[in-house]
Amino acid sequence: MNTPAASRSGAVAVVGRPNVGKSTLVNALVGAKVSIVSNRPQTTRHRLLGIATFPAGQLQLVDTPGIHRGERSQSATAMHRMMNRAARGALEGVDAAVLVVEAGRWDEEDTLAYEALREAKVPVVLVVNQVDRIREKATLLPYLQQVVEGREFAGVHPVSALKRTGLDALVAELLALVPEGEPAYAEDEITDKSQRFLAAELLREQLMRQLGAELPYSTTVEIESFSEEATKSGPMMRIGAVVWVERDGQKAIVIGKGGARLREIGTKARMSMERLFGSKVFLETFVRVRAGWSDDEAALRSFGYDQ
Ligand SMILES: Nc1nc2c(ncn2[C@@H]2O[C@H](COP(=O)(O)OP(=O)(O)OP(=O)(O)O)[C@@H](O)[C@H]2O)c(=O)[nH]1
Repeated sequence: MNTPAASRSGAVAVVGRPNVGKSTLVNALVGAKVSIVSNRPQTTRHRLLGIATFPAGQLQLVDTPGIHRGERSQSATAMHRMMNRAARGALEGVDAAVLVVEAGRWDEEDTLAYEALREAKVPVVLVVNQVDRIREKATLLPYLQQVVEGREFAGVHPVSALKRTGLDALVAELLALVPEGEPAYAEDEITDKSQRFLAAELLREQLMRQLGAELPYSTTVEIESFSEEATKSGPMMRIGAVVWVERDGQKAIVIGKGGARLREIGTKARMSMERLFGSKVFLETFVRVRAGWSDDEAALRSFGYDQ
């Protein structure tokens, strides 16, 4: 009789410069959209755990905000320091790391991310993402040879996170790098974040996608109310969300002519929520201006109103 192979379970950091496809990769491995994706760099603001359970074990994927060069830290050493800090935060307690790069491209930021990972002394698996965009597949081989030259990787995997190719071999490699053990989360859990948090993120995703450069990065989404009720056609989530902007002009942009833009944003966000939660969603979205809000708070505190 064959004894089944012992189950494996461990945490894997997903690291790389902005916009290489880290969130897309995490979502593809988890099999659901737990991390928001847009074609704007620095979409991911929060550290998020994507839980991917397979017959042979479980990977807890730490999706991190893209490591990037700060606007004010132009020097290589300052950049290096910053990347080290960012990578160290993501690497706390992980068993392995995935370094995601874009097929055909390797620049200074990738080198610094690699060095930071090496210093953290965790096994590094190189994921060469977006191979679907490479027309001449023959050019991939010299590229791969060039990037592994003089560097140490536990494995190298050309994949397309978008088209979901090359992922089975990547999963097998990662499971082999994490220790034996029982899954840390139940099989049906896909993230450590609450549904409330995910709802806010899915609305923020649509704001980023549909407003493009018009949307200030300081915009935030707050879920004011979140409840579940039974209806004749099954459970329904009732969600009240506020989009906070800084000026009246921005409020007008988000709402759009006759409210058209906000309706479109709300509809798309609601559909993503329904897909993720597997339930009907009733979403109400408000836009509010937060001008000087934090100053007011400081003023209130100075008068002792917060006690
Ligand atoms: N063609 C192609 N596009 C991809 C692939 N993976 C990701 N993308 C696209 O690349 C863009 C960035 O993807 P994200 O997953 O948000 O990238 P990220 O690295 O998490 O970005 P940050 O959150 O900014 O750090 C999106 O438009 C994705 O659809 C891929 O395998 N092929």
